[in-house]
Amino acid sequence: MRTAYSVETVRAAERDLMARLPEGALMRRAAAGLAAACADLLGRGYGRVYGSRVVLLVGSGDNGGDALYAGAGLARRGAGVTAVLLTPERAHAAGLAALRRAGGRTVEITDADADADADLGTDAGTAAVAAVRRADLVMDGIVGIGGTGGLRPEAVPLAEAAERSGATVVAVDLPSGVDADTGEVRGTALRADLTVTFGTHKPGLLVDPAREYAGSVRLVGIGLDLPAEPELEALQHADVARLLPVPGAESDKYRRGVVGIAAGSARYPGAAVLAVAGALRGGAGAVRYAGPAARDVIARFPETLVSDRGPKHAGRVQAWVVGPGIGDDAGPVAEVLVADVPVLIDADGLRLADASAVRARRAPTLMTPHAGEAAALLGVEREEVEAGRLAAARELAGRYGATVLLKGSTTLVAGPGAGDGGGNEDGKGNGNGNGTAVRVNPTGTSWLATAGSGDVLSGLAGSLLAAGLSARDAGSVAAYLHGLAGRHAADGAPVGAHDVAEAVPGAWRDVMRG
Ligand SMILES: NC(=O)C1=CN([C@@H]2O[C@H](COP(=O)(O)OP(=O)(O)OC[C@H]3O[C@@H](n4cnc5c(N)ncnc54)[C@H](O)[C@@H]3O)[C@@H](O)[C@H]2O)[C@@H](O)CC1
Ligand SMILES: Nc1ncnc2c1ncn2[C@@H]1O[C@H](COP(=O)(O)OP(=O)(O)O)[C@@H](O)[C@H]1O
Ligand SMILES: [K+]
Repeated sequence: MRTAYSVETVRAAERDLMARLPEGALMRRAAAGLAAACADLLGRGYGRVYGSRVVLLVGSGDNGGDALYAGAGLARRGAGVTAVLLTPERAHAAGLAALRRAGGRTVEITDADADADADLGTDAGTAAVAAVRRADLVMDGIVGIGGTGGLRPEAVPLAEAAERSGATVVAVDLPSGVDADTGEVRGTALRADLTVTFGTHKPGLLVDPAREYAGSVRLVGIGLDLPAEPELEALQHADVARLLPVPGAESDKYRRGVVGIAAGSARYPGAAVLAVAGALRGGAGAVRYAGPAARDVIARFPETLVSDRGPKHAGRVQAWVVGPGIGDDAGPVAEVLVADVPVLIDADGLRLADASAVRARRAPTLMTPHAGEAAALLGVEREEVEAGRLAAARELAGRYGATVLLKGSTTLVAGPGAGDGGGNEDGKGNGNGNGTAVRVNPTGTSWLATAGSGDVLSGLAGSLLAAGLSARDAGSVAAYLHGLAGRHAADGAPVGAHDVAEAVPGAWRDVMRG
């Protein structure tokens, strides 16, 4: 499991550790890891550290201190190091002294440079931008977990020059300008090829849009003692393998779970077929389809138990999926919401579900909106959900007392207690899941942005619910398999949703093999 902790938690853990260590030891530990990562990159890209050109962008806090110490380390190994001090009077004094002792140079950006014009077109500004353009490696120590808002205007031309130069850009702890706790990018932020982060991942490194700015992320341990419950967690193969339902000698189709699918309409029969396609690969022992597309479903999947009457006339199931392609018929949604089994609500079902009926449910509910559907439920613009995915998922989960899987470039799964900062996620004791951490899916690919792939996901997650997984586990395991299946199926070329469904067993095997 990969985990991320909030800034508040990181700060508390750092305070505890610093109290037990000599002055400055923690920063030197972080800087040593940072210098090693940079030396590694220079060795690979440029051939060696000796003679390479390194530029440090240095802000006013300890993030700049990390960069200065790491720069000193590289200078001692023969790199030509130039530190651009964005607030010279507040640059980390001991770090700066260490850099100067090691032979590093500085360029000082003064208020006059910053005020000169937007292009930093003064002597110092021009020298700084020119140094960045010539660099082999640029280290971003402008701001770390102490940052608020986007880059200040004087840092923007330097960040742009770094992005356009051939240099490898390494962010210290976080790319400057992104929000560490939320993954939001409200102004300009620096784009890194690599982020070297200290002690733990921060939520912003795992959630878009900030995640995009971080490039690949390397974690340097500094000995922090962190609490058991993180803010965010990302499943990995071994975690998923432990959660996948595997039949044993005692199993029969009913014990493995029956999943009911209430999806599709005369207008959208394909949604029913795709949801069933996902459900058949999700580990339930049988798939029951109830709705107007029964003939289409049976023609494609003869193993499905079909009925063209509503869900309430269908036989017993252990979980329902309702919504994909049902159009405007609220009947099936109301019927499944009163069932005392887990229910997954997707697509049209999200619009048609009565909020109070969802909140009144005692069995788990898993809602699976994309950003547009989430925005409609929250009464905000889609862009607002995309900019603040974590907040949107938590807000929806809280409002509906449900587990929410917010689809998109980083799919999130938030339980109903995910916003209350502690306690049991499953406030109603209804098996929505254990733990408050929001799950973030690491396997997605943008090739999944293809019509119908969400229907496959809802069938897959519903099947896992029927097999007995909690809403949080079913949602996050389904997103993981679906993302992996998307990657396998696409392999760098466009795919259709049915290809994704067909690739799920391969993804499952891949996970089981470790
Ligand atoms: N506290 C510790 O023990 C450790 C901290 N470490 C480093 O210290 C960092 C945190 O240091 P600080 O608390 O000094 O905070 P930062 O270095 O992140 O930022 C400090 C200052 O930057 C200014 N600032 C805020 N937003 C800005 C923006 N958008 N643009 C420009 N300036 C802005 C503010 O004046 C703020 O006080 C971590 O991210 C990490 O890199 C590491 O050395 C590991 C140990
Ligand atoms: N940019 C993206 N990167 C990764 N995954 C994406 C991206 N855009 C969409 N997806 C995934 O593709 C699927 C699309 O689902 P959805 O929006 O419901 O489409 P549909 O309604 O056509 O089935 C979801 O699993 C979603 O997470
Ligand atoms: K930084």
